[in-house]
Amino acid sequence: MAATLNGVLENNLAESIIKSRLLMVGAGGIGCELLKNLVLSGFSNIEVIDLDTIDVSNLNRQFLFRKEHVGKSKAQVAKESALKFKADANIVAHHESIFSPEFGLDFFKQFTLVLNALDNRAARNHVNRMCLAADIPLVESGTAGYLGQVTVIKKKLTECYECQPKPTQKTFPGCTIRNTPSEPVHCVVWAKHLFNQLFGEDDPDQDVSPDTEDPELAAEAGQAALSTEAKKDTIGGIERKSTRSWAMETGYDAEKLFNKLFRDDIKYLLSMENLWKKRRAPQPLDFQELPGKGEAMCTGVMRDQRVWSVQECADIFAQSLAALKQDLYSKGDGGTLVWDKDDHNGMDFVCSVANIRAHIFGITLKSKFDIKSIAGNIIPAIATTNAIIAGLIVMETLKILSGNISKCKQVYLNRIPNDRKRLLLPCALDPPNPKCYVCSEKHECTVMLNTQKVTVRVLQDKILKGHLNMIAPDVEIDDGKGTIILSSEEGETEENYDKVLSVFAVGQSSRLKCDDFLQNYSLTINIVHVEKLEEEKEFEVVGDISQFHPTETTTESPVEGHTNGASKSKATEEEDDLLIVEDQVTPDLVSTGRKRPAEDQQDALLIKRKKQESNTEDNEDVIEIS
Ligand SMILES: Nc1ncnc2c1ncn2[C@@H]1O[C@H](COP(=O)(O)OP(=O)(O)OP(=O)(O)O)[C@@H](O)[C@H]1O
Ligand SMILES: [Zn+2]
Repeated sequence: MAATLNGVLENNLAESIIKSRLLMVGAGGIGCELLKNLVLSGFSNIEVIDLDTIDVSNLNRQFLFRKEHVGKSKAQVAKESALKFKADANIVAHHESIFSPEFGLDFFKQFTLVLNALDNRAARNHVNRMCLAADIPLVESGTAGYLGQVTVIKKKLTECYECQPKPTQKTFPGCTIRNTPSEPVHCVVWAKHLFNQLFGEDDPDQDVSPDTEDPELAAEAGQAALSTEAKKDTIGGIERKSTRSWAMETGYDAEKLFNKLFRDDIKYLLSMENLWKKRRAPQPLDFQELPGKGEAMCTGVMRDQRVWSVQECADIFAQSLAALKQDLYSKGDGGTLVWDKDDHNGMDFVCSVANIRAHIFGITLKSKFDIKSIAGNIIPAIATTNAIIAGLIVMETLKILSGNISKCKQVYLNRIPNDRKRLLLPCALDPPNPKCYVCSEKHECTVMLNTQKVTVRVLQDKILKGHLNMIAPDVEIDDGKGTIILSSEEGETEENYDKVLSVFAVGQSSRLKCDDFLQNYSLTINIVHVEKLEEEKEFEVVGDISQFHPTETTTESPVEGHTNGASKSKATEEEDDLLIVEDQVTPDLVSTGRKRPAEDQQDALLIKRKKQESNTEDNEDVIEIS
């Protein structure tokens, strides 16, 4: 097949294809299509990274995988299947996370370009930053149902993945979740919170008990419920303590837990009379007196497709609770479970709990299948969408390889054809956002040190303050997760002072983003880990340190030509990795946890206004699908 490309592509391009080294991150829906396209287009040197193993649910669209591959490494099987198309291709498979330290800057630098086929923001942020640091072009992509998007990212030339704040994520007020749910999704969120309260990391924002601070309780009615005694001591006669410790004391007894959550807490809610003046009041449930009592449990293939009775939900609640308790105890003291939509017990638990709560509040019950898609925010993956996007990735790749990166486009695949009967909408790539926290021009320096010996205190006092002219530095690891190891805010990171950098996984090729907001001074430190330095030095700053100093404050105006008000494609608004969060925060802040002036965020939002091209001559790669 590849041979047929001879004569189709220009000689130079054909040669570049053979010589190029590609890194493909993710071997799922888009990745499988893409790897097949790449080998069939003649690419020979490809490394594939995917942390996951093959699940049965992948088989309907990830065509490099077959039933017999279930449980095996996606990267490895993708490689083996792709080799069947082109036996002499040199494909290296890594069954690893892209966050793994072995994929540092030096690893990235060996590639001609990087192709993302990922499904989450943290990993995309990470690859974005690594490609910027290594100065390697990145083709970024994503699909959600019928929608898809491909874009090209190149340092100093285009926007990076983080130049614009991502759409805010869907939120629900805490009191709706805890007191007055009215939709299935509210019950699902509550069930996920309950899972975390019982088995996961303790998060005070995920309280599942009745919320006595509900603004609707401000009026005179319901005050009984708010009496100091009720607030302080008991809910329905049960002492108020953390759900987790109470559950542990009962040995995760299903009946006790059920009656606390679905009978006593609901009775307590009922005592907040104000809440029920204009809405249907919830009906408490007793474990021994359930509707559908005595019904056999549904098993077999239809188990997940049909709606369970309340009795079935209670039985499945008890079963999954017992299984999760075992999982938790097997982790030892202090161990926690992480909820995963693909974990059978975790999903059974959330589904049964959500439905019991839905029944109590008179909300429609849902099948496990439906709840899985609500709980995992799953928009069904569509094989053809992935195939179209994978094709577009190759087209953009070819433009980059032929030296025409300026001709690259950001292409949206929409669900409904536009006025010109087009489903694919190419847009010009925007230049970098000068205010982007990730890719804007800033100081960089290299510091050689032993990460197992140098502490955060030494970093702060001797390196940043002593050598690099900072006054009140904040330091964040540029790891895609935005781990902050040093904060200028009092009381935030003092416990880190005496820890060595390696404790925070700072190692060879780590990058530290250092900011001194007092001075409008930012600096990225590239760490080079060395066991020992000459003359027993603790660290060495490479380069001319006189250039590292605060800059004058500048007020930058939005990039011209990007404020025409045309709205962005819907594709960007419907990311596949949406999460339900409690507060309206911009994803940028979610990912970094960093405090930044609010106006920066506002400005960034204003800058981006996609201009859809109307000039047909420029749209040579538009495909019309009516
Ligand atoms: N940090 C990471 N490092 C390496 N691979 C990753 C990382 N994060 C996600 N991936 C991989 O990216 C791929 C994305 O593919 P896709 O969106 O089709 O997801 P999926 O897990 O296969 O399907 P679904 O989520 O619908 O079950 C997955 O195979 C996933 O394992
Ligand atoms: Zn950027």
